[in-house]
Amino acid sequence: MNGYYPIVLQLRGKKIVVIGGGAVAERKVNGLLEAGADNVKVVSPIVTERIAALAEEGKLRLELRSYKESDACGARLLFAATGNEVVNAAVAADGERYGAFVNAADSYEDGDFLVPSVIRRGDLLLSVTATGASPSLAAAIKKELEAQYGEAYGKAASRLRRLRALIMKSKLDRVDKQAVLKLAAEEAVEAARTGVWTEEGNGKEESDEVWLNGLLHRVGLTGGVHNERNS
Ligand SMILES: C[C@@]1(CC(=O)O)c2cc3[nH]c(cc4nc(cc5[nH]c(cc(n2)[C@H]1CCC(=O)O)[C@@](C)(CC(=O)O)[C@@H]5CCC(=O)O)C(CC(=O)O)=C4CCC(=O)O)c(CCC(=O)O)c3CC(=O)O
Ligand SMILES: NC(=O)C1=CN([C@@H]2O[C@H](COP(=O)(O)OP(=O)(O)OC[C@H]3O[C@@H](n4cnc5c(N)ncnc54)[C@H](O)[C@@H]3O)[C@@H](O)[C@H]2O)C=CC1
Repeated sequence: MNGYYPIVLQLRGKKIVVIGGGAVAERKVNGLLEAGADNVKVVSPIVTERIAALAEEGKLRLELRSYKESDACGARLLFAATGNEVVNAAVAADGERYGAFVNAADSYEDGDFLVPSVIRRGDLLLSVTATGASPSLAAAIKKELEAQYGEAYGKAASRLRRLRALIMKSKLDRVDKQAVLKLAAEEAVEAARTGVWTEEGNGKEESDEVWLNGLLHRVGLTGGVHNERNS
């Protein structure tokens, strides 16, 4: 066991500080903003054009100067991504003292967390990591997954979210809800895999209510969800 444990963090409202402004810091910043992080600060005397542009657009706060200890204070996530290993080690040590989770971009051993390769398909989030053994392996596997899991899977996730809300507020008992939800997910995966929910595969897509009624029949619950509720 190497100690790594995957979790999915909610970043909205959380203070995130990135130290360094080069290509690596930029990749971390892009990933943070894609996730919806809304309290990101970058500290670095020199930054890439993209980081400068994001600051202009108000997507992050930028301080064009060298790191100082107080930057670590209050950060929930702290990224040590400078090109200077002494500075990165100081950032990591300060972060630990202030209770931040630290990402050490120049070491697969020093930090509290590492950043995986990520694919987003709507609400579906796939991530791959080789836990520091090989970032390039993570990126290569991500490419395979990108080809396998296209946009239709994002559609599957959003349809399932709506359907699940309908099922959750129905009067079905827990066991029946689970049976319907499980079948719905299987059908959604099949639809995404065969492409019937893409633009080209049009026509097969019923309303959520019609899909739900079909599912109830297919799991052997006839009468539909409204009858259940009224019974
Ligand atoms: C431990 C970790 C810490 C962290 O940064 O979180 C870390 C550490 C280091 N990376 C290094 C090198 C490279 N990293 C990349 C790319 C990525 N690196 C990412 C994550 C991680 N990198 C974490 C482990 C994740 C895992 O293993 O699964 C990705 C997945 C996510 C992201 O950064 O957003 C992103 C791909 C995103 C994508 O394409 O999807 C490339 C390729 C490229 O740049 O194209 C290279 C060059 C080729 C190579 O080395 O393989 C070096 C040596 C630096 C030096 O030479 O000095 C270190 C330091 C060390 O290993 O000690
Ligand atoms: N984790 C990863 O995915 C990868 C990590 N690396 C590591 O990340 C480091 C950074 O790589 P790049 O972004 O390509 O380097 P870079 O040289 O393009 O950028 C370094 C940045 O650090 C900033 N900086 C330097 N001293 C600073 C200080 N005292 N305070 C704040 N900012 C400071 C500079 O202004 C610059 O913006 C490399 O040294 C390498 O070890 C490299 C490749 C991939």
